[in-house]
Formats: sequence, structure tokens, C-alpha cells
Amino acid sequence: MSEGTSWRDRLFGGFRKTSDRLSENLTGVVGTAKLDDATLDDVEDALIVSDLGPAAARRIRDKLAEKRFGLSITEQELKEAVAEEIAAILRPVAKPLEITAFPRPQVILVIGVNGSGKTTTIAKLAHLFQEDDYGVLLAAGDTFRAAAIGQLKVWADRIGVDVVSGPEGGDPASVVFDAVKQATDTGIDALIVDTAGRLQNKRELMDELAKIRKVLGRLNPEAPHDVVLVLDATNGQNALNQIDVFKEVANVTGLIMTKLDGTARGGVLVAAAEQYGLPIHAIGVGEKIDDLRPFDPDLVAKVIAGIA
Ligand SMILES: Nc1nc2c(ncn2[C@@H]2O[C@H](COP(=O)(O)OP(=O)(O)OP(=O)(O)O)[C@@H](O)[C@H]2O)c(=O)[nH]1
Repeated sequence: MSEGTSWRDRLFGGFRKTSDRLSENLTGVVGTAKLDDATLDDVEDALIVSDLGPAAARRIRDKLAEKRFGLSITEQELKEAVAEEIAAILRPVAKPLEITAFPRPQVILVIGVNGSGKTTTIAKLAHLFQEDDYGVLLAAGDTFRAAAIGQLKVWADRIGVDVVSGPEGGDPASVVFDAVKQATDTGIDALIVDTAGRLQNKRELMDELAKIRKVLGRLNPEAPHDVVLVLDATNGQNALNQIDVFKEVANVTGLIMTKLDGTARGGVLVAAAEQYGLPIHAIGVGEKIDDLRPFDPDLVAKVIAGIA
């Protein structure tokens, strides 16, 4: 993919529904052309109904009041000011997933409910690492469903990486064990592990992840280096609830939010940043292999606020 404008355009295209929503909600709120309490109330409401969450909405309102109360403001300036405050919330959590583990491999456990876009995201992430010339191996740790293993293999074939897998219903920890050995023996930089996303049975999921951790720990006390939770933005508030649940079952170290295209609920990214402060590594804005990019807070803030 050619970098720069094309990704920028796709990002704007992908976030269009979210930008339109916030932009529409902010349109017409500048009543007296001065930033007064009524306008600030309307801005706060607009942010809440655009899924940014009450905490971020309040923070943005307070910052706007602090900097501009009583001053004249146009609609465009208001959107720019909102974008700046969104960026201030997003900047501290923007943290690309970097391969730094020594010794190699860096083990990245990917968790999330079925359908969140986990498998696709693993392939996209592998592709991003490949672009930086890292050697990547995948582990099909979701042994619960044959389809999950098959789907990971299809993606792996497409991008030309190996997958370590076991039989359907097999022990995920044993797949992970084999994968770490293979990665170590072949000098792989990043091992990305798919896991089952059966949230309806928290105990089982917790036990399974604990077992994977135990096996990993035996081979490399630092592993897993990353535990990345994949969230589907179209779930809105429910995506945030998933952070709570997964934080209970696993030591989540970062987030990737998918499906920011085709939803007006992209504001949930800001709510997640404000409420949890977890690193956001990347965002997904489509189904294609290069539709995942590291998270650029300033650009995303502008896109969400609807200013180009
Ligand atoms: N529009 C869009 N679709 C996405 C994105 N990421 C994933 N998808 C789609 O979401 C669907 C589910 O993705 P999967 O990767 O299969 O999700 P999963 O979490 O592994 O789900 P299971 O395979 O059911 O465990 C697929 O149709 C993907 O193409 C994205 O960023 N945007």
C-alpha cells in the first residue's frame, strides 16, 4: 500500500459515519457566537450522544470552558477546539506495537470475543510486521472451532506466514508450546497467538489463558510480552464492557479497535482511552490486509471531529 495520502483518505472514508455524526451533532450549537454555558451544555450532549462517553465529554467541556469561556467562537473553530481536546485524550494512549523482546520471539497473545475481528486483525498485524521485515509466526490457539483454525490458515497463506495448529478440540497450550519452540528454533521475531473468545464461560476462558501463560512462562519468563484485546467498535458501549470483563480474565496490555469503518460509533475509541488509559496500538478500518494501521491520535481526533 502506498503510505500517506491513501491511508489518510481511507481513514477519513472509514470514519465518515462517525465524523458525520459528531459534526452534525455539533452543528448549530454555537448560538450566541460566544462560548457560553448553554453552548457548552450542547457540546457536552453532542459528545455523549456521539459515544465519547460522559467522562471524556465532561473533560472536553471543562477544557473548552477553561480556554475559551466568553470568547467568540465559530462553528469551525469549535470543531477544531474539540479535535484538539480529543487529541489530548488520545495522545497518551497511542502506542504502536513494537518488536523489542530479547531474546526473540516476542509473544503477542490476541484475545477478544468471537466476531470482534480477531483473526483478521492477527493477519493484518502480521502484515504490518512483515512490512518492517520482521519474521512472523502464527499460532492457532483457538482450537475450539475448526473454522477458526481454517480461517487463520487462509489468511496465513495469503500473506505467506506459517501457522502452528493442532486438532480441533485439542489443547491450546500445547499448540502454543509447539509454536514457541518453532519460533525460537527458526529465529522468528514475532509470534502472534490466536485464542478462543468464549466469554459466556469466563471460568473456562480464564483457565485456558492461565494454562497458556504457564506454558509460555516455562519457555520464556517474559512471555507473553503483549496481551492485546481486539474490540469491535460497532458494539459501542458494549465494547467498553468487554474491556472490563477481559481485564478480569487476562492482564490486558493494549487494545486494537476494529470495524471503525461502517459505524457511527467511532467515538467509543475516545471513551475507551479516557476510561481505561490502556495503550491503543492500532485501528481497523476495513476487511483488507492493509486496513490496519498504527494509531495516529492527531489524525484520528481530526477525523472524529469532522475536520479535514
Ligand atoms: N468492515 C470491517 N470488517 C472487519 C474489520 N475487521 C474484521 N472485519 C470483519 O469482521 C468479521 C469477523 O472477523 P474475524 O476476524 O473472523 O473475527 P474473529 O474475532 O476472529 O471471529 P471468529 O472467527 O468468529 O472467532 C469478518 O467478516 C471480517 O472481515 C474491520 O476493521 N472493518
